[in-house]
Amino acid sequence: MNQSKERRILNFVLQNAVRGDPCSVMETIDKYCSEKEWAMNVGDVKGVILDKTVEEINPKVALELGTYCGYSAVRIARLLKAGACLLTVEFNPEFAAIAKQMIEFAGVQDKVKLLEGPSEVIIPQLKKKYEVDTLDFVFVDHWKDRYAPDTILLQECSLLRKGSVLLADNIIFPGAPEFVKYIRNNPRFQCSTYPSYLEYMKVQDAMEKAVFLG
Ligand SMILES: Nc1ncnc2c1ncn2CCCCCNC(=O)c1cc(-c2ccc(F)cc2)cc(O)c1O
Ligand SMILES: [Mg+2]
Repeated sequence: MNQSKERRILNFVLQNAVRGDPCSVMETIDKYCSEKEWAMNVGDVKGVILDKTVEEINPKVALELGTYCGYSAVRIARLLKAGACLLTVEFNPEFAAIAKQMIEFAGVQDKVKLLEGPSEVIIPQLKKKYEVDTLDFVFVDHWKDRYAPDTILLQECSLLRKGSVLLADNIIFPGAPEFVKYIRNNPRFQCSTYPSYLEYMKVQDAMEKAVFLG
């Protein structure tokens, strides 16, 4: 049975990146995905917007929806201070297995908790099962039609507090129109848009930052 693209990406990292060096892992994934096979990592261009947002917030507890190969988990975790953690949710077991190895190779496993399952199941478990009080930062990068319902679910589960920041990927391409409509018309969120480009492509994309006002 031939290898998956995600397995090829992981193998390229294992053979070419420096173990324990998150930047080396990110650069190696970006090199493979821009030169050999496109993949849906947030990438090096939108990745800078993600970096700046994480550095501005300096979250103690961060959540990521949509782990994929672990690129953005490594990207976020490398910026987390001692004692801070990232919970990342992946629905696809094959992707989760790849991401686990990617996160460990990068050496950020002590800051990352990979949760396997659909976001709609995991989110309601965060308080009791995963001992989360509230979330300081949420990177939204999973199925685009789940962005809005999961933002509502986060509120229903009292996981957001005044100042919690959501950053959503792909609001132009593939697009998340229901989310954009929901969040920009919601007085409980202060929104700003960051125009950028789809990972590894000369295609317009953007990220939406939404601060929960409580
Ligand atoms: N309910 C749940 N809970 C957790 N994970 C869950 C889930 N439900 C699903 N998943 C697992 C996530 C599925 C992948 C989500 N990301 C994407 O779909 C995505 C696609 C593109 C893309 C761009 C141009 C193209 F031509 C084609 C694709 C780019 C991106 O940056 C992307 O993030
Ligand atoms: Mg994305």
